[in-house]
Amino acid sequence: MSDLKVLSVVSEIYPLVKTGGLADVAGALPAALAPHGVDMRTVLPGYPAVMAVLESAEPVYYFDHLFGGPGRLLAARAAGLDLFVIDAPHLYDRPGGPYVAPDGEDWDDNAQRFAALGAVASGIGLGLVPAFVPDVVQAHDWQAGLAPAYLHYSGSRRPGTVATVHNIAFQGKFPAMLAPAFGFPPEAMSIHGIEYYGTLGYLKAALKLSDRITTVSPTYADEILQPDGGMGLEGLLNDRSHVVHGILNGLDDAAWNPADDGLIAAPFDLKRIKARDTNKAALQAAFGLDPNPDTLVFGVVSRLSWQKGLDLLADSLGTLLDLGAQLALLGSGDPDLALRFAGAAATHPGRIGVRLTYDEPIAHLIQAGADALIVPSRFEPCGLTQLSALRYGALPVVARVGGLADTVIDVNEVARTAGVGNGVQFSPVTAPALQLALKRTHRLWQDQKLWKKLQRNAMTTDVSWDRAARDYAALFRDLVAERGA
Ligand SMILES: Nc1ncnc2c1ncn2[C@@H]1O[C@H](COP(=O)(O)OP(=O)(O)O[C@H]2O[C@H](CO)[C@@H](O)[C@H](O)[C@H]2O)[C@@H](O)[C@H]1O
Repeated sequence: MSDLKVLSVVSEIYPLVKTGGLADVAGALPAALAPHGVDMRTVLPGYPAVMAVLESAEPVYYFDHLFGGPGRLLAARAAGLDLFVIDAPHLYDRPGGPYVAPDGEDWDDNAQRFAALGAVASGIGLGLVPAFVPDVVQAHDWQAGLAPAYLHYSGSRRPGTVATVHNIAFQGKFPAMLAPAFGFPPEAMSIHGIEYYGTLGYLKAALKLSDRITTVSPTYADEILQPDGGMGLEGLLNDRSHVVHGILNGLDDAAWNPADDGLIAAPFDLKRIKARDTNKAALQAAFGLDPNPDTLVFGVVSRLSWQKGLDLLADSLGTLLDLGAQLALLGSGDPDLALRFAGAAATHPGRIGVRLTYDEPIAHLIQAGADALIVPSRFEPCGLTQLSALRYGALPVVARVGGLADTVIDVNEVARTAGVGNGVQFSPVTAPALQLALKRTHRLWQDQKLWKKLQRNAMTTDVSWDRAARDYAALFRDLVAERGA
């Protein structure tokens, strides 16, 4: 089987630069796909954090004018990843995050910054780097959305294109008047092209003009076809539903392996499950919680945003406290929500502990030490924290949406009899339903024999990339065969 060359186009990649699950997936896919005969390389912007860690970098192309200044394309390696890095200081060399300035506001040239990503990716797709001419270009989320559009309008023989949706809430809408300067022909600015409700729509462009659309769980693939889930794109997606596929994310088992995790207090596996107690004690200490081993400790690792539903948890803290449970919450984002949790921690020291920041080691400690992980998302394309929770034996308590519905088996009566439950689901996504789920989790916890069985089920759930990698490889091959035919 000859190797298939796939160019992954993405705005963040673990472990170089990460704001969320997109980076985790982009970082894990190349290694997961290699055994399936897919040679995946990734093109991304040369932010300072990326430029600083390149282990080797060779210029392979020079741009005189790349959206406002000169730039270079580097073929580079870092952290075991094969990369094409866009070294364009006028676009990317600045402090702050990939999308926002240090003041938390979006960069005002994000249209140019990510049009450049799309344009360069399209260039590679058309043969800019003779040593790597991809058969398929995979564009992740809106930031990469113009790559398939540039390829579509290139008028040249082009590789197959796949748009992968990690979160349809972020659509990348910019002023329509930019399109001509960005090199799009007049006919592109229509409902059949990149125009989206009077704007230049990056995600819309990708969904309209790619050969295939994937999203990160089968249930989310269904949800985005519906008005609530599609967030304005459901009409387009329904027209193209024959090319929409849901492929469930896996977990990077090198980054998340409880038996070999240097970030937790005591590594463990099913045979050494007692060591979890050490992690629980370390977690309680780290969050200033009372050092009581017999208390049910709930954990949260999340961005604080409307999507993640943590306001519902803030509304349910009374229930959690009435149950005698504790909460260790790690989260960053929405300042109002952060304030609410900070207030609760101040009012209930020893019972509620919060870290309102982004902290990888603490995220690992929560997964290793909490008894249960709460994920009350209003929508969740896949969700990775419940996958780590399963692997680390923290029972996931999740809203029955998207990938949460696809990965957690609710411990209902039938699941219990069949011995297959690995967590708790609730629906609808409301505070009262979450409160019932917290109570149900507490009842399960009181039966420690049952709890141990559930923990075993969780830790033996297959959360690996194997299945997904096979599915992506098959999709890429199918697409190449179709285009070659
Ligand atoms: N404060 C904090 N400190 C440290 N680490 C933190 C943290 N907050 C979050 N994280 C980490 O960030 C990642 C979050 O990934 P998720 O997939 O759960 O959500 P996200 O919404 O970012 O991703 C989007 O893309 C992914 C990938 O497809 C989909 O799974 C998901 O549903 C979709 O919303 C996890 O690795 C988690 O451990």
